[in-house]
Amino acid sequence: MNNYKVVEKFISINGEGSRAGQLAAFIRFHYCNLNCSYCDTRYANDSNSNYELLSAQNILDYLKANKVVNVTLTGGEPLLQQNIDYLIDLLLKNGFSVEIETNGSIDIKPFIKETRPIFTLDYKVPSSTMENEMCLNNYQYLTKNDVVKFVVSNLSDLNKAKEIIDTYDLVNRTKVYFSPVFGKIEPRMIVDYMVKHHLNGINMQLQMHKFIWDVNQRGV
Ligand SMILES: C[S@@+](CC[C@H](N)C(=O)[O-])C[C@H]1O[C@@H](n2cnc3c(N)ncnc32)[C@H](O)[C@@H]1O
Ligand SMILES: Nc1nc2[nH]cc(C(=O)O)c2c(=O)[nH]1
Ligand code: SF4
Ligand SMILES: [Mg+2]
Repeated sequence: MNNYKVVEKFISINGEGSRAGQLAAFIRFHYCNLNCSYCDTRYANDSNSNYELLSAQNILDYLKANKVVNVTLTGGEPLLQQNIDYLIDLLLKNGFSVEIETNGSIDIKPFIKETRPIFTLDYKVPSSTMENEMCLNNYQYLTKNDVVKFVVSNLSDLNKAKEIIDTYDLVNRTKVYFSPVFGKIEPRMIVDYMVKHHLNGINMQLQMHKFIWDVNQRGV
């Protein structure tokens, strides 16, 4: 089995998604196929960025040594790692609660089995400049344990998010989150939008780790 390209691994509280506030281990993988205008982890994406090569067993040992239950696989784009399915299955088999942070451009069908991780799947709105890359087939596989997340910068992004939520009936299928691109939009503007459009069942979320630590701090 191959090694995985790991840019950083750390234990913290999850600052995002349905497990926000809970202790979790983060494994951040190298490389991404997208280049979002707002990406806060460019240091993981560049072809010349530093990473270590870890086997699935190395990662498992790290998680066991740290006595965590929640594991978030992120990046970069975690689903692009060769044989990521092997690692996911190994972690699930060992009792870990696995969350995948994925960018919405990768077909998740191969990962949908009886025992599977939860997905936090972005829909990249217009200001990301990556909207054309979205794999819209993915929504059929989501359940109420998964999340579709819209990271928004402005009113046009919010309008597009609403259109996608309505078209794919996302609130009834899965959890839906709005999150501001950090520093780019007043969070209250998102709340005002939710009030104005009666957006019941949607969660507004701020990236908690950026309030606890410096916004540019890595490994937290
Ligand atoms: C860094 S990405 C890594 C996983 C995957 N590539 C993706 O985009 O979902 C993790 C999450 O951080 C979000 N994110 C990245 N930069 C951000 C920023 N400046 N403000 C708010 N959220 C951001 C992404 O939209 C994504 O939901
Ligand atoms: N504390 C903390 N929570 C997170 N949730 C998702 C993260 C990510 O970068 O994918 C992240 C992160 O980088 N730090
Ligand atoms: S998909 Fe994720 S990691 Fe890739 S550029 Fe966008 S936010 Fe960054
Ligand atoms: Mg994501």
